[in-house]
Amino acid sequence: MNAPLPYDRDALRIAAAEIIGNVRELAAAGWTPATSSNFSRRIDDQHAAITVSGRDKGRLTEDDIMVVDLDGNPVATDHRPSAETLLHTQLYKRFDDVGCILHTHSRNQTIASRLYAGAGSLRLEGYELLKAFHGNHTHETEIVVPVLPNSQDMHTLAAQVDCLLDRQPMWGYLIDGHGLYAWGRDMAEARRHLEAFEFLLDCELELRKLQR
Ligand SMILES: CSCCC(=O)C(=O)COP(=O)(O)O
Ligand SMILES: [Zn+2]
Repeated sequence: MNAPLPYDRDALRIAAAEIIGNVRELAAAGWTPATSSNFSRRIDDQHAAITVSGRDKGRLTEDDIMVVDLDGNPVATDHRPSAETLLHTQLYKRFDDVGCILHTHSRNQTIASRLYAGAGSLRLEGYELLKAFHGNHTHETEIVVPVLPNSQDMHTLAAQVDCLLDRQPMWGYLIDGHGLYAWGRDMAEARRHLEAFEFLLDCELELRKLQR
């Protein structure tokens, strides 16, 4: 007989369905080119469902979603989790109320990360859409989006993210030449934050062009 799973199988099924449906739409928008991007959903206080590394994110099936513990170790599977798993699990470990993390590689996210890498951050202010971020109730506010140097060493990146989180509350960050991480308390909130970042980055890039 198989050993009992340390997580609830139905919780995994529900999380996988949510990831598959939402990511299909993000991929159709062109935000996950060439197998890039990764996605996860907390399933309990010790486990998250996450995309298997290297899969085509526009055609995900249940076999492309696996379980990791909050140290990023695969649980009851031979699959290899996303190469960037540590950037997901560090948030689940640190914040009990983070329930979903979405990482995409859209053109706007990638171009903005290149343009603002030198400054180390990008300031978004005066936009009505800032109210899309949890806790914001007015356009008369600002959000600073940090831009981290890219690295293939996830421990290095995770340590930099931890330093930022010690200093400021945030719902996302850019990685230079790479893409955007955004998160929320559930899928709907993470997706709202991701779409708000994408829209606001698009506005900032367009304004730069018009002001040249
Ligand atoms: C071909 S994209 C390079 C890796 C990456 O940045 C990414 O988001 C996807 O990696 P994963 O291991 O999660 O498939
Ligand atoms: Zn990536």
